[in-house]
Amino acid sequence: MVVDKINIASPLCCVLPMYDSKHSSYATEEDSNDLNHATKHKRANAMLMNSASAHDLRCLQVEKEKQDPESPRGTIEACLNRCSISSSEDPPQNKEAIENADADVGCKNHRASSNWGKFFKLWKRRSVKRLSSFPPLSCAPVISKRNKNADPNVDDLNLHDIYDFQSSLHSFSINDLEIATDYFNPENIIGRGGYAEVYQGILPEGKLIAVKRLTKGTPDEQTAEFLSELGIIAHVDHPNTAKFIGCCTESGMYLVFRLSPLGSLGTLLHGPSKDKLTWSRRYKVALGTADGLMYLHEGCQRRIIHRDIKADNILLTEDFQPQICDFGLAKWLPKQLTHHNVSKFEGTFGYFAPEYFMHGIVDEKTDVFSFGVLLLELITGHAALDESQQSLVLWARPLLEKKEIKQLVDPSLGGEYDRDELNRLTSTASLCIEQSSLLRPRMSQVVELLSGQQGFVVTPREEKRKMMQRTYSEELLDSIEYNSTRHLRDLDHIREVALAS
Ligand SMILES: Nc1ncnc2c1ncn2[C@@H]1O[C@H](COP(=O)(O)OP(=O)(O)OP(=O)(O)O)[C@@H](O)[C@H]1O
Repeated sequence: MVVDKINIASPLCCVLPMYDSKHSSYATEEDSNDLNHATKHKRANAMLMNSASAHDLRCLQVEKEKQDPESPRGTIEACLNRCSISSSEDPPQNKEAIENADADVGCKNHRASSNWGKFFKLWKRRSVKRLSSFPPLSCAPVISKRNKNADPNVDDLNLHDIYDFQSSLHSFSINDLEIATDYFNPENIIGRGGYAEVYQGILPEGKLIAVKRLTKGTPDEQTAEFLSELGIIAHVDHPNTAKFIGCCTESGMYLVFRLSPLGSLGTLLHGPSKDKLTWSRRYKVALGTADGLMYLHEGCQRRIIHRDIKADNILLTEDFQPQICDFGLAKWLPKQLTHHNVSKFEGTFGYFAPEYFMHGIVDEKTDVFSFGVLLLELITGHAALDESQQSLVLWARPLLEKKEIKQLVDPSLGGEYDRDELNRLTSTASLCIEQSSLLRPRMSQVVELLSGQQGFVVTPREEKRKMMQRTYSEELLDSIEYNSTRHLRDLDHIREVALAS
């Protein structure tokens, strides 16, 4: 479909220099690998001043990414190429070209690759399926009487693709989504973020969905945000990541996910249904989230840094299986890059690692810090920042150091917890929130620590240091040992920025 292609292709080339689009920071992103560490931050600032050269660099980077079939941009480009080839009349001599374009997608994640292919094909032949009926599910969203007139006999080929979420992505029409959500009835809103409203809905065959409708910003910004998240989630496939079903670009930008019936961990932990979060469920959430994050960091084709790990971005299935969602800020780091630099702070206060705030450094260890804050939330039941903007990390750290664990535990648990599991969670949390990223474990080590397989918690600091592989942020911070005064000053600074923004 020509309109779709224009919508997608143009921001790819002009509006969105990188798939990391929630940020306007791309013009200052520091991707050069051979730069001296000490000059990197200065260089980023200099690039800010010189937008022309930054733009040139980004253009070069964009071109490079387009050639790289494993990058989100490369994948989209390949699919778009394939679409333009196949949208012509597909004469026999073009068949080979189509096959080559298929191969060019080159994503080693087979499912993702075929999903993209299917997605773009479906996008071109938009489904106009109307819903036929709504099963009387107790948890079903509000459905308008307008749906009564839906024709049960109307069908088209594309409907079959909806039936199997596991193996296909679907291009929804706006009509599909309107009917599923009762015309975006406000009663069906189940979540609001900084960028989107999320509606619950139901598909004709009874599948419950969550429709993320991008609401913030200009159409170009929404397209950029949409492509950013799409470029990552379409490649992600793990039991502990949100299940992406498809999307819609008609009358706005929409991402469609399988509904997580319990909503987010944040809503549960800091809402009236907190009692549902028994200790064993909290422990399960900690383990599952660690697994999901390990997969993003170490199990994907490239390292994915989520950049916004927090309780509100952990969805829960009916059996309390956690699923990491909201990949709008996520960064897909090429292998050769030790880290990524940003100059605009995005994410959530209370979860920022010090090196991110101080130097704009993004790598796996910044996610590990946020995960440590999440563990503290699970243990204590406190929010990362309370109403008076007090930091959970600052409150909990002295108690962790003095091993006053009982004082940390959420009183609403009524003393019902497993001592060993609690010890594992607290000792892992204190490692994850180390000021120096060097002392934080990698997610694979976190998984071992949480499940009681690794014993390095008890080894001396120097030993731990040797056991962990260094990243750029580790090297930098190794030379800047934060003391508590410095840390407090940082936090004051963070607060100032937060209040000013
Ligand atoms: N699949 C889902 N099932 C159930 N609830 C969901 C689902 N996806 C999102 N939500 C709810 O909607 C909220 C907002 O979603 P999301 O974090 O994706 O939006 P956002 O605008 O990108 O948020 P942020 O401001 O954190 O960037 C979540 O915290 C959650 O409560």
